[in-house]
Amino acid sequence: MALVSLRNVTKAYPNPNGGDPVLAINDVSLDIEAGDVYGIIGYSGAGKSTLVRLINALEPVTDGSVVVNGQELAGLGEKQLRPVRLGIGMIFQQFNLFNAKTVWNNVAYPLRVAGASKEKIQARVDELLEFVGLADKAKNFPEQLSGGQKQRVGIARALATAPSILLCDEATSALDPETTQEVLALLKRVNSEFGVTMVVITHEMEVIQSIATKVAVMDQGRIVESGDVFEVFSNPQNGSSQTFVGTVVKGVPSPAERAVLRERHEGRIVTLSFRDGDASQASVFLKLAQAGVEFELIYGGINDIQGKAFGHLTLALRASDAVIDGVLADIAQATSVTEVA
Ligand SMILES: Nc1ncnc2c1ncn2[C@@H]1O[C@H](COP(=O)(O)OP(=O)(O)OP(=O)(O)O)[C@@H](O)[C@H]1O
Repeated sequence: MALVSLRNVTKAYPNPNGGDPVLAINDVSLDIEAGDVYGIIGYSGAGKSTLVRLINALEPVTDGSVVVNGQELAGLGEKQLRPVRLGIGMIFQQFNLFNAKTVWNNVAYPLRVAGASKEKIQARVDELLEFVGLADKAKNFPEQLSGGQKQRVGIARALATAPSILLCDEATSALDPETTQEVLALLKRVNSEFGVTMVVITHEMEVIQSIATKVAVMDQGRIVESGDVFEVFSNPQNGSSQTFVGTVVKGVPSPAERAVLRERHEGRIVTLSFRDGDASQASVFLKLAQAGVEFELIYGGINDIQGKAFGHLTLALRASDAVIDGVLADIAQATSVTEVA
């Protein structure tokens, strides 16, 4: 059974301008399995943060069902929700640390609230600060830390009560690219070493590319596409997904780029799309060479997602039309071929 399961969930807010309610979440169904790193991507206003607030029971659904750790959240009172929330950690874009508390006391805070013993708190906080690499900063205050260090404290604090789920809401959006990679590497370890299931809300496709195993693309309160990250990245079906994927994958040249390529290169211009398991690049290049086609790679690249390769390579081909037609027909048996200019 899924660790988090949403069925036909709707969340409506009163419209501040009057009129119809705002449907922040519109008929969303989603299953997050134990061990997943589930990315939720979408533009500002798509409903990502609202989805998180429904999963950690900060707000009730308007309609539908949210089941977390086998428990239906709809209809639970504050007292019954408390243990559910203890099983869910959360980290935020702005870290949300207590500035008047030391790093050590920030991490200890949830354990104190949960009524843990002094010994248990001591052992757990020390262990977590070691895990996030900040044992030497235990007595510092948040303002004495860099953004990346603050987020590592946030991660240690979120893990204090040993939650089975960690919700990450734009957790790296305030960090520079290098620090982002460090924090993402730490989150990967949280998943692999502690077995924590993660829900990663972001508008940055790079984050999904680095750590997610599955992804859902949200647009106007709906999930418009979801699945295995490799599948969605290598063959996005929805327009919104295609735009997101296009920010990290140099794929098929746009009409404007094609015009530039046309001007710069002689011959017929084709885009070959490769996905793990399709024909290898080597076999395609060999076929072109054996047919006597002169070819030049002029656009594109190969990407690696979860150890699987895919990409789009645009080539300029020079030979007689009959020769090119023959070899393209052969190549098209095993991989997708599009003549673009
Ligand atoms: N409390 C509220 N009252 C009214 N409308 C709300 C409320 N919270 C969110 N909304 C609306 O719901 C929609 C989804 O908002 P949400 O914050 O979930 O989007 P998001 O994808 O997280 O955006 P961002 O990336 O900017 O945080 C927006 O149209 C927003 O204006």
